[in-house]
Parts: sequence; structure tokens; C-alpha cells
Amino acid sequence: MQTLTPQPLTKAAFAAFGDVVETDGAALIEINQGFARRCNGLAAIDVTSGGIPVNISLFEAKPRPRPIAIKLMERHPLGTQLFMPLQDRPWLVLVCADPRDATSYRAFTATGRQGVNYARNVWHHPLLVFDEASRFMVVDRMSPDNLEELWLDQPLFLNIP
Ligand SMILES: NC(=O)N[C@@H](O)C(=O)O
Ligand code: NI
Repeated sequence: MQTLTPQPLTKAAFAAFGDVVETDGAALIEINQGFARRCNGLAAIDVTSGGIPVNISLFEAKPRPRPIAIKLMERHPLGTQLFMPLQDRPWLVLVCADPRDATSYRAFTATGRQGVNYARNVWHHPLLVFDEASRFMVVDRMSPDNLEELWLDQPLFLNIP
């Protein structure tokens, strides 16, 4: 039984797969007469090629049965896909370079203040959460033809403490 053990999510470790959306290391700009601060440019959104509109959506996810079996991976050939948690709860991110190469998988534990923006065509597992009713804002492409799935011959398993 091949298992994957998540590591803490960092920009450096995730760089080949997309952006980590977080304020750590970002410049906080004071706005609104000092009553707010903002961080700019946290992700490279690329979803509107061919004039297709961006899709801002909300997901509500629930945990998968334990042990978490990885049976498929997916990618979006036409655009990026951003997930930002809304409840400050840790969650899981699983990516790979080649779904058929178990050594190419990278599993991460994201904090509740870290989002990810999968680069176009990056293999990833559909949203994985620890808690019931976990809510995320999602930014991707408003087009039904933007999903490629690959079902694994043998499942991999996430080693979650
Ligand atoms: N199906 C869907 O909209 N979401 C997936 O792409 C995912 O990565 O969770
Ligand atoms: Ni996806």
C-alpha cells in the first residue's frame, strides 16, 4: 500500500505547481484612511482565454473516508484554479507531475490562511478537507470543457496523523 505523508505547504515547495495564496511575506498596504490593509498580486489568475468569463464560486466540502484513498487525479487544461479557505481551518493539497508516477506526488497540509492557485494543466486531487461543511472561495473558468481526469490503476493513500 503506497502512502503519501503531507508536508507543510510553502511557496518554495509548491512553486512548480502554482501559487500559494497567503499574506506571509507579502507587502501589507494601508488603505481606507488606515482602517484596512491589503496585499496585492497573490496569484496569477489565467482563466479567460477565448473570452470565457471568470467563475467566482463557493464550495462546501466534507471529509473523505479514512484512510483517504487517492483513486483519481485531475487537471484543467484551459485555466488556473484557485482555492481559498474561508473558515481558518487546515486542509490538504495533493499534486503530482505524472499521475502514473507515484514518486512525482507531493502532499501538503495547508493552514486555514493559505490558499492555492493551481497553474494551468497541473495535476491535482479534487478538494480535500478535514472537517464537515468546509467552505472555500474558488476562482476558475466558466467553461464545462476544462476537466481532464485520470483514474489510477492502484490507489495511493494519504498518511494523515
Ligand atoms: N469539480 C470542481 O469544480 N472542482 C475540482 O476541479 C477540484 O479541484 O476540486
Ligand atoms: Ni480542480
